Parts: sequence; structure tokens; C-alpha cells
Amino acid sequence: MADQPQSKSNGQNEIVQPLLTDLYQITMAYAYWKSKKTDDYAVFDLFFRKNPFSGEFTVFAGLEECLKLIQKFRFSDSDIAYLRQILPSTIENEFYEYLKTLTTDNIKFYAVKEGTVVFPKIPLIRVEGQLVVAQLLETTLLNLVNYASLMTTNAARYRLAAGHLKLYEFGLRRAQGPDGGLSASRYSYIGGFDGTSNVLAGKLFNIPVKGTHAHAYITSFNSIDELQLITLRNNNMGSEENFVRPVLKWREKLISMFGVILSEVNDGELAAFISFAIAFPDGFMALVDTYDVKRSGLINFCAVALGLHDFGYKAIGIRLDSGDLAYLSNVARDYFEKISNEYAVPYFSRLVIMASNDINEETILSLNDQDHKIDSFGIGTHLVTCQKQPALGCVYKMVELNGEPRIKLSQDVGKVTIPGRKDVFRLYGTTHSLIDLLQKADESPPIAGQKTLCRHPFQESTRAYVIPTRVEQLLNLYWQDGQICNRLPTLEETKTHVENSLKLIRPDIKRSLNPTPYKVAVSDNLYYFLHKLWLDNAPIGELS
Ligand SMILES: Nc1ncnc2c1ncn2[C@@H]1O[C@H](COP(=O)(O)OP(=O)(O)OP(=O)(O)O)[C@@H](O)[C@H]1O
Ligand SMILES: O=P(O)(O)OC[C@H]1O[C@H](OP(=O)(O)OP(=O)(O)O)[C@H](O)[C@@H]1O
Ligand SMILES: O=C(O)c1cccnc1
Ligand SMILES: [Mg+2]
Repeated sequence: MADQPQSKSNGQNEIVQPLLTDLYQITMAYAYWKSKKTDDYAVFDLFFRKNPFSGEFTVFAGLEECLKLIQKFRFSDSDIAYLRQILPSTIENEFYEYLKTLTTDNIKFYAVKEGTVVFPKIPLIRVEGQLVVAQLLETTLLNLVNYASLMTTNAARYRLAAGHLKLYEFGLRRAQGPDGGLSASRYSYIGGFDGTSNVLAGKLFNIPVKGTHAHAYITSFNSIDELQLITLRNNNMGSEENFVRPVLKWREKLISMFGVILSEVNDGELAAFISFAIAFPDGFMALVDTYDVKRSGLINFCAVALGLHDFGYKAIGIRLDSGDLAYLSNVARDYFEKISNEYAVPYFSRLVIMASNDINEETILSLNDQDHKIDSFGIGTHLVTCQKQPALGCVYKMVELNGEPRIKLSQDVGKVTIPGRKDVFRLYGTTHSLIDLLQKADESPPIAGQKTLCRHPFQESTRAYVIPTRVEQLLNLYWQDGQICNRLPTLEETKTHVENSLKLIRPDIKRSLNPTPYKVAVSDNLYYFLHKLWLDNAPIGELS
């Protein structure tokens, strides 16, 4: 059979299936079954308590993968056979028969649109319906949302730091395994990167793929004599001509401009550049730091780029992978400008300068203060491993059962769950969003132009009236009656949504240093409901 084109994004998550969970979900399922609670009507909220990276915002991602899980959720015969092996022999046979019949047909799944900026405490996902299934989804949903949202947020922060400069994800070699690598490419693209070096991610998700070459390519040549192919088609003449000669001529001409002596310029490096230019005359990008950027890499690059110019091609630029990136980018830009003027090659002053090597958000912010001339960054380790904070702490908590609210108490006020089936509204001012408001689902929604009381969930005296210019309901129904019931956006649409969603958040909330917290409030009704339930459930101690 001929090679079938794969659908764009179904390759990654074959491993996402009901057994990709914690054992305790299965043992609870059995105990629910024994206690005849499986069909109770449960409501679970998925939310986080603290924004990552010392920031004050998070970008929600992973929704499409959650819906794929819900769509495919079925225990297979081999799953059941495995569970029979590992669970105690006391487990009744009928339970396994029951597990086989489970589907997500009796589940409703609400979520915030993928790519929306979100904040602590608001439900990003609300799962309701058959208790046993809603419970069984916990770990897998958390797994699908936590890294995706963390990665998207990380990428969005790099994008905010880098402004309009190009950003490429180069992290596959450092990622947390193959799935971590693919997810990093996908979610960094959604979060604001322009492309990835990861070829499989390009194929699966239709993300632009980009790349230069490694030091190994440069060090694989020792001298010009090693070049097997020395000719290139001259675009101006239409004939194949010796390409090495004009390049060597150019290098001699440039010697005085660069203030170097010929013997210190590396010939192996020049040979590598020439051969790469012959292979990719329209896409010549050179890694210039293998030996010495100032005394070898730049002059060799410029000689080859000018040779290409003579032959009717335009070089793309250079990559700097060590040293002081700001300083070296200025040195490179100065030479490019000088050559542009001296030899009347206007595009030379605009050649791309890419920087890589252990770059993180702080490096970019620091470079912003240094008057650098970098056009694009290649970023790996810090981006894909989210080195600054390696996990987002989303949790999945039961908030209602059979119409009765449930609360999880904690000594730490911030960890007390907000009970009941809730809706979330984002209230907008004229330019930015003002506050997110949680309400009981049976309350009528806030109305634009009308005064709405917003209360801090735990501090009684902290309240404010808000007159929103616009009200957005954040939770949308995505799954009911066994099918997806809302349109899923493309990756490009989600990427654009991240950008637009971030624009509606005030700059002081997004800044890197000491950002202002965004306000998340509860309605008056929910405030009293929460605090009554808290009092009802908190034991009164006795001092002795
Ligand atoms: N102008 C700059 N401002 C702030 N940070 C920079 C600047 N230039 C480079 N950096 C960062 O400083 C670090 C330099 O790291 P390191 O000393 O390991 O590299 P190097 O010595 O340049 O490279 P190598 O050891 O590969 O030759 C990198 O994380 C890099 O991103
Ligand atoms: O630094 P990162 O943000 O992870 O970006 C990717 C790095 O990966 C490549 O080389 P590698 O680090 O494998 O080797 P090198 O540093 O010795 O060039 C590339 O040259 C970058 O330096
Ligand atoms: O294409 C590149 O330059 C690249 C790709 C991966 C890692 N480092 C660099
Ligand atoms: Mg490195």
C-alpha cells in the first residue's frame, strides 16, 4: 500500500488512554462500584492555585488533547486483562465487565477556550456527570493540561520579552523524552514562537521548521583542498563556474577591513562555508563562532556571502552560539553595514543575526538593555524544560455531588476549594479586562453596563463594584451526549488567540519583575455560600 498521508496531529498521543493514570483511580472506581456510587452526579473543577515563573498570568493549553482522550476513552480487552493481573484477586469479576462498558457518554465537559490567559482559582475545565468516569479522568486530564499550559506560558513570556524578534525552538535534544519534545514544539509555537527545529513536530502539527548547521559541519573540513565540489551555477550568466576563486578574492579584499592577517583566518571554516553555500545557495546561513567570530568566522562568512552575491544569490545571515552575544552582534552588524556601503550591496546591512546558547527569558531581557543587533533567537534547554519552574500545579477537585456542594478544607486558606457548580465571567473595561468573577451556576450572569459586586473569596472587607463594558463567559461546553459539541480551532487560530488574549491583559500584570496580581473574585452569593459551607464543615476544637 502507498504511504498514507497522516492526519496532522494524531501521531503524538497514542499513549494517551485510560490506563495512563494513577492506580488509585482504578481502585477508587472499584470502591465506588462496591458502594453503588458510580452513577452519582459529580462536578469536578480543574484549576491551579499559583501562576508559574513568579508571574501573574498563565496561558491555558492542552484542551484539544483532553477532548481526544474523552472521545477515545474505553478500556480495551488487554487493559482489562492487565488490571486482572495487578489488582487483588478479591475484586469481583462483574467489576471488570462493568469497566468494559464505561464510556464518556454520560459526561459533560466544559472548558476555557484553548490559548486563553487564565488565573489562579478559576476552573479551566469543569467535568460533570457519572462519578466513576469523572473520577477516572483526573490524572490524565491533569497530565494533558499541566505541561501544555506551563510550556505555552513559558513561550508566551519569551515572546513578551523578545517583542517582534523571531524565536525558534531548538530544544528537542534536551527535552523530557520524545513526547516532551513534541509537546514543547507544539506548545511553544502556540505560545508565540515562529518555528521549531523538530522535524516530526513540523510534520505532525504543520509548524514551520527551521535550522542552520552544527559545529560538527564546520570542523569536518580542514582545508580548501578538501572541497570535492568547487563550482556553482552563476545565476547571472546561467553557467556553472568556479565558486572558490571569487570567494578567496573577496577574502583577500576584506582582510584590511577586518584588521586580521590571513594566517589566522581558518581555512577549514571557509571550506565548510563554501560547501554549505554550494549546497544551499539561496539559504546560506553560517555558524560563525567555531574558531573566532571576529578573526575568522565573520570574514569567512562575508567572503562567501559576497561570492554568492556575484553569482546572483542572497545570503541569509549568521548564527552566534557563544561569547558576548550583544557585543558580537554589534561587531557583525558594523561589518555588514560597512560592506553594504563600500560594495553597494544594500541587503548586506540587513543580514540576519541569530543568537543561541543557553538563552532564557532573563538573557533576552538583559540583551534588550544592551543595544544588541540580534534578529532572532534559537532557544532550547531553558524553554523546553521550563527550567525556571518545571511544573504547573493544576489540581482536580470535586466541588459538588448529587447537587450538594463539596469543599476541601485546608489550614492554608489559599488551598480551600471554592464549592459548587460555578460559572466564570471575565469583566472588561474599555481597554483591558478588569476582573474574573466566579458565580454559582444558577445565578444570572453579570450584564455589561450594570454595577456588579465582586468580592475577594476569603477577605471579607475586600470588595469592589465593577461596571463592565463587556462580559465574557469563560467556560464553554465542549462535550455532551458522547460527542464534541463545539468547534475546535486550528493550531494557527489558537496561536492568534493567545496573542489576542494577552493583549487584553494590563501590561503591569504581564511584566517580568514584580508583576501586579490580576483580580479573581466571587459573587456575593457565592461568598456567603462558600463561607457557610466552610463553617459547617470546619470542626470546632476544644482547648484544654
Ligand atoms: N550580552 C549578554 N548579556 C547577557 N547574557 C549573555 C550575553 N551574551 C551571552 N550571554 C549568555 O551568557 C552565557 C554564556 O555562557 P558560557 O560562558 O557557557 O558560554 P560561552 O563561554 O560563551 O560559550 P562556549 O563555552 O560554548 O564557548 C549564555 O547563557 C549566554 O546566553
Ligand atoms: O543552548 P540551548 O538553549 O539549549 O540551545 C540549543 C543549543 O543546542 C546546540 O548546541 P549544543 O548545546 O548541543 O552544543 P554546543 O553548545 O556545544 O554548541 C546549539 O548550538 C545551541 O547551543
Ligand atoms: O538548526 C540549528 O541551528 C539548531 C538546531 C537544534 C539545536 N541547535 C541548533
Ligand atoms: Mg550549548
